[in-house]
Amino acid sequence: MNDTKSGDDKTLSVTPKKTLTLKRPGTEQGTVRQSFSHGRTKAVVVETKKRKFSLPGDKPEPAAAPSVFTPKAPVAAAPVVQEAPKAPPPLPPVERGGMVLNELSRNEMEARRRALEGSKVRDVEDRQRAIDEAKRRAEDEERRRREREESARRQAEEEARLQAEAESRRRAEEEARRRAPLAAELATVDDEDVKPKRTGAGAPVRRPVTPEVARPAKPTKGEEDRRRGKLTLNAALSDEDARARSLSSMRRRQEKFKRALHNEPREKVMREVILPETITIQELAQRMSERAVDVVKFFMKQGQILKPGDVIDADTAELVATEFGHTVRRVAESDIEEGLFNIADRPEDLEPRPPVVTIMGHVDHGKTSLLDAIRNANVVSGEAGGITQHIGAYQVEKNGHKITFIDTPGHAAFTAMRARGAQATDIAILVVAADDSVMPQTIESISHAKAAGVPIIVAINKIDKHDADPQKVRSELLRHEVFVESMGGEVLDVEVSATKGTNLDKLLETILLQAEILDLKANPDRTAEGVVIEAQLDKGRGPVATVLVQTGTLMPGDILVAGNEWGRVRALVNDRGGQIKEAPPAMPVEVLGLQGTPQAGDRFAVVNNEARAREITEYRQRLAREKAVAKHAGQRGSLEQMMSQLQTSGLKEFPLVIKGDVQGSIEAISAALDKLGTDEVRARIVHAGAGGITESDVSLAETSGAAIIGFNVRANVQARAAAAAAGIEIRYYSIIYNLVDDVKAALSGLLSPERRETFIGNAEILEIFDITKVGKIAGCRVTEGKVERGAGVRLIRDNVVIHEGTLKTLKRFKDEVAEVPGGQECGMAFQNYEDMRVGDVIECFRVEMVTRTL
Ligand SMILES: Nc1nc2c(ncn2[C@@H]2O[C@H](COP(=O)(O)OP(=O)(O)OP(=O)(O)O)[C@@H](O)[C@H]2O)c(=O)[nH]1
Repeated sequence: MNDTKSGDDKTLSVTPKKTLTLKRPGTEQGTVRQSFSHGRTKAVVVETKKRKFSLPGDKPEPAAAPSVFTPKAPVAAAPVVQEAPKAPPPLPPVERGGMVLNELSRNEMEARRRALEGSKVRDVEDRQRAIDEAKRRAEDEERRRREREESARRQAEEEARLQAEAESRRRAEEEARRRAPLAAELATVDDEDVKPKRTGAGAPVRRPVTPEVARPAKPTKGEEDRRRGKLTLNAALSDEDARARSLSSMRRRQEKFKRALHNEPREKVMREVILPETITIQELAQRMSERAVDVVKFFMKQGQILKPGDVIDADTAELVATEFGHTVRRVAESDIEEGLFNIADRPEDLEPRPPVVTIMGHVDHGKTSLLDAIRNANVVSGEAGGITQHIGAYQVEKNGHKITFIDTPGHAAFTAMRARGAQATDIAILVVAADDSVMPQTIESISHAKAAGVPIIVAINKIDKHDADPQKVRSELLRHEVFVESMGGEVLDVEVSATKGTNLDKLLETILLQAEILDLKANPDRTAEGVVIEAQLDKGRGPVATVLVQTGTLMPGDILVAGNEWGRVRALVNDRGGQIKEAPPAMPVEVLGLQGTPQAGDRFAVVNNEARAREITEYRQRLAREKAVAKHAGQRGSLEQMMSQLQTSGLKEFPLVIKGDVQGSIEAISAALDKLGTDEVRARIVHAGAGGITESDVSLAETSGAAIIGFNVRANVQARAAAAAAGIEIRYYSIIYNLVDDVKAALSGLLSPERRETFIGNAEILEIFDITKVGKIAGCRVTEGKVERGAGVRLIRDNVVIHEGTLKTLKRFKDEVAEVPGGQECGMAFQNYEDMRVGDVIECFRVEMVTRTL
């Protein structure tokens, strides 16, 4: 198919069948010849409709001048305009079906053509002008629009800049306000830390790469605005925080920032760590400038799970501190007690004082008898009262000189006092029965006296007895380095009889002689100091302590600190039960008015006022509590424990809190319980003291998992309630024997039962039968004892135990039997084991678990 288009038939066309007509405006007509097969063709009239184009602002075109140009290409239309006059299109050939001109005269045709062309040119020129005008207007409009946009953008930018400037000014002001006081402070302390870095000061100063690292993240502008607009609780608090930031916090921040800048690791500071007797892990970490978590980790490595709040003893703390590379200085926190004891006296103030004597010796050698005999024969004359009272000590008078006897026989009391740092005794009387001579406790007594540096006087007792052999005593004492005078030594000895009262005076004289040698002196004109001999809770009188004044004079009204307790002396009662106005050195006296019951062996001192008394006792009570807790926790945390943990892991303990009516009974109980202990189990006395059971005892028992034992004392209401709440058992006793028996039973319960094995018999395997579905069965003969079903069996090959287990079957012929006696044959099969061989021996045994007792 091909297209042909006539170019000159645009305005005027004459079709063969139609008359001359003007073409519809906006349409373009042409003919297209279509070719078909077999040489056929067909002319088709094609009318192209022109779209009318108008620009905004254009005047509507008059209908009479329709546009013949396509508006899309006004420029392209121009050549058409140019071409039109000089190249008039040739007349189209007359074809069948094509367009032909009407028959007009040539002149007319020419004139019409010119007229048409002239009008065409004008039309084109007008159109061109209109188009140019429209273009210009559009361009103007476009330029103005651009200008408007540009100015709007500039204005927006300017506004943004101004806003940013205002914002940064505001921030700078705020920062300056915040830093002003700090800068002032730091300027006086350490300007290096605070001053901004100056360049050109010798050392090159690196600019902070990312200053934001050290600064808290600033909120974005939007957030800031929002926050500023609305005051929330958070905002208010955070502002408060910023204001309340401490100087050291700022300094830490500064240092952290510096480190971050220089990429420096934290400098390890070696410190001298001051260690009190007990310390919490947290406190220790602080003193070492370490993190508590690191200390806890250290303990974990040692197999100890401890919390930062846990208390450890000084030994453990020292180990930790040294591990962390610090040095340690151990201090006693007893500075608070400074000046309480051992106030030096001027020599001219000292006056002779009576000796204090303790009687020691083996059981039944007559200590009590001797004390009683001396007491009854030599009461201090001229004193009030007269009814002998056992207050723990008494005084006798001989030749105008007084002698104080401590009325607690035996070395246990003596050592208990020494254990608390009190040395009450000046002279030890070693009682040795002349008929029994030196016995184990005699030797122990000698050791204790020697360790305390106390001179001994040997009282050879029971000389009235027919089998008495004083000389044997003397010579046996030689072996224990006690050289009596008659044997060439310096130790004084007296032969006495307590029951007959023989030589008691001589004994007293010897004591005085020894005292003279010792030249015992004290200053009576000062505040009293001494030691508690016995203390108890008296039903009517409250806490009562028998004290021995060692120096100074004790008077009613004095404020006394004794151990963990204090009190104002309400009354002083002597060993005859009479109230006295003063107690000079070496006088034993009962003190009434204490707030609590101190312990035997506690030292006492008179202080100036109640405040000081309270301060000291509060400190001591706290110390005692901490020690008790540390002792408990320290069972895990103490140095020795940490090292020998594995060795002692098998030991079972029965922790106890013991409260008794008097110190003596508590010590007796403690000693008895101590004796019960074995390598496997033992009673651990967490705390023992005189007095009723209180809430603090319950809490101590709770922390240490202990049971509470009350010996002749009861728990108060609060303690009972606390114990009930904590599920702690309180047991009351009035007989030591019962108490010890119960503890023994409890300890026995802690002993793991013993596995006892009994041999029953042996059987030799003669043949092995492999039975389908049943497995291997050993045909045996019982060679020794018997074999039992259900008993334990061992398979022994060449005297080596191959297998140990139980029997699956025990058959005699075809029957299952309970036992097979010696000499008979039987079939045996092991449970889950089949590797049996001819010649093996099956050993049969019974296992019993036997409960053990102490
Ligand atoms: N013949 C005689 N018997 C005495 C003498 N002294 C004590 N006894 C007797 O010895 C026994 C024990 O006397 P204690 O005074 O109880 O002895 P102890 O050393 O106090 O005994 P413990 O308190 O158990 O350590 C009593 O039966 C006394 O009567 C003495 O000088 N001569």
